Amino acid sequence: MFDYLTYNNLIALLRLLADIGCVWVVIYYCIKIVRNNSRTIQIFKGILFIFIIRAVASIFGLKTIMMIADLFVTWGFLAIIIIFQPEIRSLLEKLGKTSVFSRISTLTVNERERLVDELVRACSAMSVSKTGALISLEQGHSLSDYIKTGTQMNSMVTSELLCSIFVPGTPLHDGAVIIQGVKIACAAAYFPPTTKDLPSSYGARHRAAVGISEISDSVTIVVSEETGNISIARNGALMVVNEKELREYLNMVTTSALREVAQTQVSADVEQGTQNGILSGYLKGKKRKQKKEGTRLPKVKEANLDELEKQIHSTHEEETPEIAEEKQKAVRSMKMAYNKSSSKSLKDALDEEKKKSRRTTKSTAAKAETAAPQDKKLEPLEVNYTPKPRRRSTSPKEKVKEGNNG
Ligand SMILES: Nc1ncnc2c1ncn2[C@@H]1O[C@H](COP(=O)(O)OP(=O)(O)OP(=O)(O)O)[C@@H](O)[C@H]1O
Repeated sequence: MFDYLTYNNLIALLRLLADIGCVWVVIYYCIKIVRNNSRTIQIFKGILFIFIIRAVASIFGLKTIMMIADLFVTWGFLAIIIIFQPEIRSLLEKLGKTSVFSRISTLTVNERERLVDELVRACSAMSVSKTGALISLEQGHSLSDYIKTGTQMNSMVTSELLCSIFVPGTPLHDGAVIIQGVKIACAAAYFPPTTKDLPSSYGARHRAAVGISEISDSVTIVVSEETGNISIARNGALMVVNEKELREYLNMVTTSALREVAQTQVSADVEQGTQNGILSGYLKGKKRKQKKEGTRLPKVKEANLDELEKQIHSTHEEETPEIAEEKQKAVRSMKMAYNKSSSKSLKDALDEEKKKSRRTTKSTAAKAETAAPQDKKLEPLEVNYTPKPRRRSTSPKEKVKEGNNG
């Protein structure tokens, strides 16, 4: 049997596997493109129909039908390239623009926090004043082509600057702001609008946001001039968020360790949006995908668990054996709780996770403090402790009696 395991055979086997892998990736992405776009689903059905007719005609020997079907199949390849031209273009653009180190991933924790804070403050203010805004955060894919379409700025992101850019009537308010790292790279940029069917309430600004999110991995925030709603566009999906959700989402996106959580959360949030009728075709696909990707949840949760575990371990610097034991207990119970929640939706799991982390961190700190006899701060509490007096009668008669006895 081992005679077959020659060097040449091994190389041939590896080549075969690489070949199969590449074909699998191509087919996977083709199916993904078809599934994510209602227009392509119709075209795909049409192609399938022609193949079925061709097969039926060949079974029954219908030569003319076969000839016509053959013509369709022969020229079909060219037709597919023409019909799918926007999808093919966006795929190639995505491939070409991917860079290994995005500017946002090189920011320090303070810079990220400041960036999120300024963005949230600006969006909330513009939401209240119903000032229309379109802000895109560059991630791995370069947005330099779109920066060229606007007015270049290279200024630090501040909420005041963002708010003043979008004041109606000012020269830069028309178009999009692009943020690279902590800098506003440009204002008044033009984004290619999506060709997707969006609800009629969404106009050009939202179309542009979805458009840029389809051809890049950027995170785009839209503030609606009409409703004051804040939405996030990512991976071709649009979701309405409130101030808190925006902050949480941006925190997740800008923290590289949690980036995967954020991406999966789009699916969870998008799934929620199904009920609101936003991009329903796309959402169905995402929902199915999320079900299939159930196996990814523990990985996502583990990413968060590590963070939370670190938080718990950092609550007390001077660590006695008792404190260490309490911390271990808290981490263990937190992990058990997460494992239990694996059957729930990701959004629920994340919510529960956050609540748990707050509780466990607090209780660890509290328990750790009581478990530390050498901690001088705790002494007065124990000395001054007196049992709670029993509830006394408050009737006037009794009070007089008590007064006489006293
Ligand atoms: N392709 C684009 N790229 C960048 N900005 C755009 C693009 N198209 C429109 N905009 C911006 O959107 C504004 C028009 O928004 P419009 O009212 O049509 O959109 P909307 O989605 O209904 O948003 P709103 O809810 O704020 O009214 C334009 O003045 C311009 O600033």
